[in-house]
Amino acid sequence: MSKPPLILNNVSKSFGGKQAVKDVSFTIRAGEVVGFLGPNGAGKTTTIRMALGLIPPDSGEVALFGDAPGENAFGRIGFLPEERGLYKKQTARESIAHMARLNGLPKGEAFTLADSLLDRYGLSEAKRKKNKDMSKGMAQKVQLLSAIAHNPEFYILDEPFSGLDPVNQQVLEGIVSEIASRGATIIFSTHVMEHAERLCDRIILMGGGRVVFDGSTELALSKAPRRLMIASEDERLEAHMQPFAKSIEARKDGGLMVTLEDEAQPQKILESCVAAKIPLTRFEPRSPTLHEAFVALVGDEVRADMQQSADREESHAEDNTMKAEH
Ligand SMILES: Nc1ncnc2c1ncn2[C@@H]1O[C@H](COP(=O)(O)OP(=O)(O)OP(=O)(O)O)[C@@H](O)[C@H]1O
Repeated sequence: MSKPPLILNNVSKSFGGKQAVKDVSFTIRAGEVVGFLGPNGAGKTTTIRMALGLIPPDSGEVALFGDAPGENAFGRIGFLPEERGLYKKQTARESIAHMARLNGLPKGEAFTLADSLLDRYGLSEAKRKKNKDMSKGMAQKVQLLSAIAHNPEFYILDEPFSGLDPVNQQVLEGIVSEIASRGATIIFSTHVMEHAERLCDRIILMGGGRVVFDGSTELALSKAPRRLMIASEDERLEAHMQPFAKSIEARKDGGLMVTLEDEAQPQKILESCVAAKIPLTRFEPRSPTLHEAFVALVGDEVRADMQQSADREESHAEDNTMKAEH
């Protein structure tokens, strides 16, 4: 059996005493489409750079197609870096052909390939346009096509959708899902949950340098708090909801947004309101979103980190007190 495209094993990295990536482990298997999510500064780009061997980890191991990252794997990988950059004076077709030639294609074939990719993705008019004269969206598409021109097996895309308007985001999503439908392996980082929801089999969520979730979208959704929007003119409603609620937020429109206790069932709440003769004007169980799931998961991680540093400071303070007493 062939080796998985990527294995990270307990990988960590610090910059000037600040730990950017803490003990990260995951395996990307062939054919998977993985969303690599997390807020700003969570450690996604640093992890991607270590995966590609662009920076070495302080500890832990990386295996790209079974080997330490190196030139052997490069023809098999299509990489879109977070920093965008095309040679300003090159045209779109020259940029794509240039990358295809670096990956071993003869000149004539590289230009034919560049033209066909630009035609296929609606960029025919950009063929002879210099990169410096292109819109941001157009340049980003050209850069993605440069990264994928050599038809690699494994795509590592760092924030492919960032900075694009919704129309161009959709075009780029189309390109990614087309690559996925060919059976390629893809990992892409993003802040935007909707892209991941539409494209991914699996989600890896980073928070504070650690993996805080790794699993299917459905599993992630099950981590989100369940909410119920409920309203009544009867003032007893809020007190009546207390036993079912983790928290209750009074809304400007007079309704209550109730975050439900884990075992609370909307059907039972409805029955209990009827039994208590509280007439309801609204009763809307809310489907959890990935965004809510991730706020909850990342929030837990941030809270755990804060607690750990508070504990460290406390034990430090205790040590100092003990030293002072002796
Ligand atoms: N070369 C570097 N020197 C110093 N600190 C760095 C360097 N690269 C990253 N960091 C720090 O490491 C942490 C993780 O950054 P990283 O770019 O990996 O996060 P990210 O999840 O990709 O964030 P974003 O979504 O904003 O790109 C941040 O605190 C960042 O400031």
